[in-house]
This record gives sequence, structure tokens and C-alpha cells, in this order.
Amino acid sequence: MKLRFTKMQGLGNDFVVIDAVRQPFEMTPERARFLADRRFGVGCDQILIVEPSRLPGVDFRYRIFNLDGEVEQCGNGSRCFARYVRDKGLTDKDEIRVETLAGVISPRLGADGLVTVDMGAPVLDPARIPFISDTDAPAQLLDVAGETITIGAVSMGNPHAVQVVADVDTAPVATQGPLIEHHPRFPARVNAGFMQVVDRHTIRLRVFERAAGETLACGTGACAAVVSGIRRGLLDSPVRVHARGGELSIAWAGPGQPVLMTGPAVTVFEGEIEID
Ligand SMILES: N[C@H](CCC[C@H](N)C(=O)O)C(=O)O
Repeated sequence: MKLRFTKMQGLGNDFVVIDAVRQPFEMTPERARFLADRRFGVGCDQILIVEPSRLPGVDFRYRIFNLDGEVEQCGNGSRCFARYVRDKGLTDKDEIRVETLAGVISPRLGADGLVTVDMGAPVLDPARIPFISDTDAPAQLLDVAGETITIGAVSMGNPHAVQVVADVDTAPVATQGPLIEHHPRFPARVNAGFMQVVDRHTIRLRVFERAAGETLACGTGACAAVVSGIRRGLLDSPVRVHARGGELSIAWAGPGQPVLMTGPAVTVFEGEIEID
């Protein structure tokens, strides 16, 4: 079948976006791998499927697929989703309520072209992250291949393990990232964040994403890093997050409060591809 898609990016975290409102589309593991493949397919970090909502008062449902399966949340993807449904004429709203596996979130399109998303409150209960631990302490020890590191475990719907490093440019992202991603104390695997604290309102961040490897930016990773940094007494809201692909602004007023993420969303090109 011929599949129309839109290639988008949020700070270089890139997506294949599919309108499943106006064209029938069923995701399969083979299709996810093919569409995400940078050599044999289109190429992206995640695939976003836009569907009609099943819930009253909610405008859309949006599903997120890593190349190896569906995940709960995607921050950069949520901004691209909002840009997409407006640009495609699927809505004329500035604030859109959208159902995800992690719950309903509310992206808002700003006049400046940036998109602000209420990402909901972070989840800190280890059992719901999930993280095998008997405490929700802000800083916990994790043995990684014989080295003991200190991480903060946070879920934004998807799991994150955030550590503080002196310099993100020299952090062991490529070597330690996969070890943390597959750590047995994270039964659903985990996104591994490496955060350098510049000052109380500024961090630099690299994220080795679950299934995708290091991406140029990770929206939920930025949210999780700021939550972890505030909980550890290292940061004050709002925080500028410098990722390799650009800058996000993250605000969090404390436990039980939503995390607000603001950043860009860009359409790169439209395409069509033959899929089985
Ligand atoms: N790899 C992530 C999903 C995408 C998150 C990232 N692209 C973002 O912007 O939040 C995971 O498996 O939880």
C-alpha cells in the first residue's frame, strides 16, 4: 500500500508522522522497523501515529513507536504532533487535548511558533516507573558493570534514569548508556540521562534513549532531568535545557504538579512510501 507520511523534528529528535485519521493504517513490528530504518526505510527516532480520540472532551489519540515497540510518551513528539494536526487542518485549536498511553496531555501552540506541553506530573513511585527499589529517594546508587553511579529515577509516562556528570561532552554516553538502558533494576528498560549542571537555571543534557540510542534531544528526558535536579536541590524552576539539537525550557512547581515543556516543532518534508 502507498503510505503518506510527514517527516518532522523537534531539536533534531526526528519522527515519521502518519495521519491515521484520514488514511487507514495499522502498525506492525515489521512496519515500525522498516519506517524507522535510516538505510532501507524513511529513518527516524520514533514513529507517531495520529488517530481519532476515543475519549469525550479529548481531540486526538497519538501513539508513539520506537523501532522495537510502542512506548508511553514522547516529549519532542508531542510538540510535533500539535504542529502537525494544525498544519494538516485536523484542528483549528491552539490548545489540543490528546490521549497517549501515559494519559491525556495538552500541547499549546504559541504565537511565537514554539509549543508548550503540559506533560502531566512526574511519577516518582518506583513501582510505577518501574524501578526496582524500596525507596523513592531523589538520589539512588546503581551498580553499572562494577561501577557505582548515582541516579534519579523518574517517569514522565516513560522511564528515565538521570545522573549528574561534570561535562556532557566527555560523559560515557555510548558505553554506559546501553548498560543503564538494559539494567535489570529497570524491568521495562530505561532512557539514560547524563546531566551537567551549569547553574541553578541551566543544564546541558545528553540522553541515550531506550531503543533509539543517543538522540539529539529527548523531551521527556529533559523533563525528567529537571525534576531530578530540583529534587536533588541542584536546580530551581524554570530551567533551560541545552541538548545537542537545541534548547528546551522546562518548568516544574514541585511534587504532584505538572511539568511544562516549551520548544520548537518543525516539518521537514512530506513523503509517500510503498509498504507491505
Ligand atoms: N525512547 C523513548 C521514547 C521517546 C522519547 C523521546 N523521543 C522524547 O522526546 O521524549 C522511550 O523509549 O521511552
